[in-house]
Amino acid sequence: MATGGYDKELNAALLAVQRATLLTKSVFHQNAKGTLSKSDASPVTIGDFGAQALIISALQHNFPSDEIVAEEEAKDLRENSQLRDTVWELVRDAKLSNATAEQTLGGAVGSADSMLDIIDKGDSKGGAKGRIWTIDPIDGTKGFLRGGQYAVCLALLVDGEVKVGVLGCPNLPVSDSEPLKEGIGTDASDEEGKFGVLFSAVEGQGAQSRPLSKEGLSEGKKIGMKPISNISEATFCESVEAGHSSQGDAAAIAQKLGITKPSVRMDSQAKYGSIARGAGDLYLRLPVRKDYVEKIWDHAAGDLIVREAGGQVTDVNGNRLDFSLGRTLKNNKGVIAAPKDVHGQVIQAVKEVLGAKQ
Ligand SMILES: Nc1ncnc2c1ncn2[C@@H]1O[C@H](COP(=O)(O)OS(=O)(=O)O)[C@@H](OP(=O)(O)O)[C@H]1O
Ligand SMILES: [Mg+2]
Ligand SMILES: [Mg+2]
Ligand SMILES: [Mg+2]
Repeated sequence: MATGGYDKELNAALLAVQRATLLTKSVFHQNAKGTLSKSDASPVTIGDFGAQALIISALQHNFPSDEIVAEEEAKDLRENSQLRDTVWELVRDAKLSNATAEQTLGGAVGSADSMLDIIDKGDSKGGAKGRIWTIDPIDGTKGFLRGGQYAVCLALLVDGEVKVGVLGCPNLPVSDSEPLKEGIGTDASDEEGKFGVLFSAVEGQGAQSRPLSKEGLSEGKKIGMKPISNISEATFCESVEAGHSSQGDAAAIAQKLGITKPSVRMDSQAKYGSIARGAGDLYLRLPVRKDYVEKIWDHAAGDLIVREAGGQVTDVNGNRLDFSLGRTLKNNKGVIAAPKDVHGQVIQAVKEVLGAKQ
């Protein structure tokens, strides 16, 4: 691993995401996933709560004075003791089999009540100053429920800039060279060595992938975006949910760029990981609802991983994502991620298509 800054942060973040990702996989194989509907009608499961508890516990052990912005809160568990106990059983039993790795994470969470307090430690307002971790315990909860792609996401912001990013993608292929295709990994197969990958990046140190493991950390390999000589040959990915990204606009942009291959639709930040490893080329997330504000935990890790793999990530106006404004990306609309040398060309097409609609 390259020396420089953030070695301890990267190691703890990789192990924490690995342990949490394995917890979510065990929930997937249970019939009862404790699915609740949140106030915005989006789902949350015992897997989301459990993964958030495990990651925050590891962060508090290693970096007790850092702040945390996480997606979930413990309110629903405080109001439903049966649900709380189900999450607690999962969290209590989640362990990596490598003792040194478990020690790095500070071992097990102490009790059901301390677990609730730990989950609620993710309530920082975020901002432009200091060290702030951001967590999406399951990104793409709908994908998780249907056995498709999802990601366990963790990033460290220092003074509003992403310094470390980790994504756990249990249903993506281990191999970086497997081309992106519709339905990849959707059988949620447990076949040893075939599926399950951790992506990571540290600012200035490049991006890596490594197989997800039940032990300590597997060895990482450098990843990079695929060079594209002709943009018309690009493969692009976008959200599964039509309400999250305008697929009509994406099709019009693709047509402008001469792209004929159909898009690959997948849930979660697995899209960022997939293009960073060269399995696909572009990620287009085009705003559908004018009032929707993106959340920092949905993009921080993926933004750094793609940029460290040789890509550029901006909003639809070509502005870098601004993580310094609190829990949301209130100054940005949509996301366009592409290899650096074609990003300008993609933005040009985006502006022409979206501009024509105003
Ligand atoms: N209206 C709207 N527009 C844009 N984004 C929204 C919207 N509503 C929700 N969300 C967030 O989308 C997160 C999942 O993004 P995906 O790209 O994976 O979408 S999809 O799952 O493919 O549909 C999802 O993250 P999770 O809640 O972690 O699953 C949401 O935070
Ligand atoms: Mg959610
Ligand atoms: Mg999310
Ligand atoms: Mg989530």
